[in-house]
Amino acid sequence: MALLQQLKSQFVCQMIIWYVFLVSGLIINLLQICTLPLWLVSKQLARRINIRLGYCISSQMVAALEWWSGTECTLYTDPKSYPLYGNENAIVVLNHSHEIDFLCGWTFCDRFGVLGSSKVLAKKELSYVPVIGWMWYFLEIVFCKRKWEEDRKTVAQSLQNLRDYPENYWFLLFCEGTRFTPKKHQISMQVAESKGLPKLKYHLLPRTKGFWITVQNLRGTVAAVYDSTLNFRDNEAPNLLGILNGRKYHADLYVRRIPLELIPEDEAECAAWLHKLYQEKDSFQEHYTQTGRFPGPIVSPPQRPWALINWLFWACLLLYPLGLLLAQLISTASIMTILASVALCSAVSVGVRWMIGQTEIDRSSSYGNKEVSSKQQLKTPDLLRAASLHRYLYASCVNTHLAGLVQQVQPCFKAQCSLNLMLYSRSSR
Ligand SMILES: CC/C=C\C/C=C\C/C=C\C/C=C\C/C=C\C/C=C\CCC(=O)SCCNC(=O)CCNC(=O)[C@H](O)C(C)(C)COP(=O)(O)OP(=O)(O)OC[C@H]1O[C@@H](n2cnc3c(N)ncnc32)[C@H](O)[C@@H]1OP(=O)(O)O
Ligand SMILES: CCCCCCCC/C=C\CCCCCCCC(=O)OC[C@@H](O)COP(=O)(O)O
Repeated sequence: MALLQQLKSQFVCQMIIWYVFLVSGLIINLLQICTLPLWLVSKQLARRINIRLGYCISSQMVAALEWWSGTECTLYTDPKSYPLYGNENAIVVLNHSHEIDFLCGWTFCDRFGVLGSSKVLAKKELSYVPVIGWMWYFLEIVFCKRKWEEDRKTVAQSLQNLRDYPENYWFLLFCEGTRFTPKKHQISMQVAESKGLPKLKYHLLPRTKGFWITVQNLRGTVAAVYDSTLNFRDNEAPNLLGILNGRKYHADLYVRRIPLELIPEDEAECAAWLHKLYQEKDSFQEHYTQTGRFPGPIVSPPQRPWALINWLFWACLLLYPLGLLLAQLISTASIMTILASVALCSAVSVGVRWMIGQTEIDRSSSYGNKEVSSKQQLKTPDLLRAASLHRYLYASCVNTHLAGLVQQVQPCFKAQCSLNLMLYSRSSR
């Protein structure tokens, strides 16, 4: 066992995994380009082909997690909801604190048969990542710049395109918008305080616009929101390099199925609903910290062999030509070919390091890192600020179960907020 573990961390094993992933990925990206003319003839057929091509790439990472590192993924959920998973379209809301959270998400997608078709609201920067980012373009992944003024149109349009998607999919939303760091947490809690919202211990304050626009544009085609909370046992801090080194982690995922009809249509009410959801998620994390488990029964889906079979197929296909190439290089070794090979390998390893960097929290973006000064808050036009204040006062009321009452007095409450705020803004200029 220890020998096998040692073998997994050997450089040559890592090289083989990377070689298979990169070369097969680029071949699949090329095949995806070849499907472009088909989009004009039969869009649905092109989509179905791309789902399968996409599976060939993403399932390799699932294979690394499940079969190489042996990571255990446990699902806590209501057994009544379980049969619906994979058999309907859903919006998945997931916390964003771990470097491999997306990969655990992919594992569950694979187990429920929606890995090739799964979607995410992803930051635009990820579309430039070779293999994965390029694959996403063909899978109609929704990209955002995290600048609402630019995103509101493009994101809505991309979501509308998914309305006639031919296979079941899960649409993943990291509503926190960025990965958890202590600094981002501190700043987002300042924002929460300024908006009169309760503080969260384990989450950043969720950004509500992406959730609202997703629910609004997918209503009628998506059946439910899967509120998902992920954690790792024994304070493990898993990362991609650990997985590639064959290190085993223990992921626990708690999923609640919430029918889409229960989510308010109005933007302010929807935002308040999401804030309340994150307060509940925070309490589940607290429960996990105290007891080492999530509430409810464990109903884990079985592991499937397809990810491993796919990897073995590509390995067989690509390792033989690599062997031939190496043999030829050694037998006809000239100084030029050796130098060229070393230069190529160095360039590839820099690229690989950059790709791994995309998953590392230490290299996380500065989004959510900047203090929001009170001056900046006052720059917002009066009416916008008034609407925003109203929204969050409303959110607090929903959280204290006063929603019904507020709804009745809403018009008068809104006007009062606007007036108060205008007076406040003018007096502070
Ligand atoms: C059964 C099993 C179930 C489940 C299995 C689990 C999962 C599997 C499912 C699917 C898998 C599929 C794919 C996964 C594969 C890979 C995924 C990998 C990665 C991609 C992830 C990302 O890229 S995350 C980053 C991009 N995504 C998002 O940002 C989404 C959330 N963001 C939003 O919704 C934003 O609103 C926005 C992006 C739409 C717009 O952002 P913008 O910043 O422009 O506007 P905001 O309105 O958000 O911000 C302004 C308001 O925010 C206030 N503010 C200011 N500072 C802060 C702060 N620090 N924190 C919080 N709020 C802040 C500010 O005051 C403004 O307030 P207003 O009152 O004006 O609203
Ligand atoms: C056989 C397996 C081979 C394994 C090789 C795998 C190589 C994969 C390399 C790169 C994968 C790129 C996919 C990256 C997905 C990263 C998800 C992520 O977490 O994005 C962060 C984003 O939410 C928020 O960003 P910030 O926190 O604001 O910054």
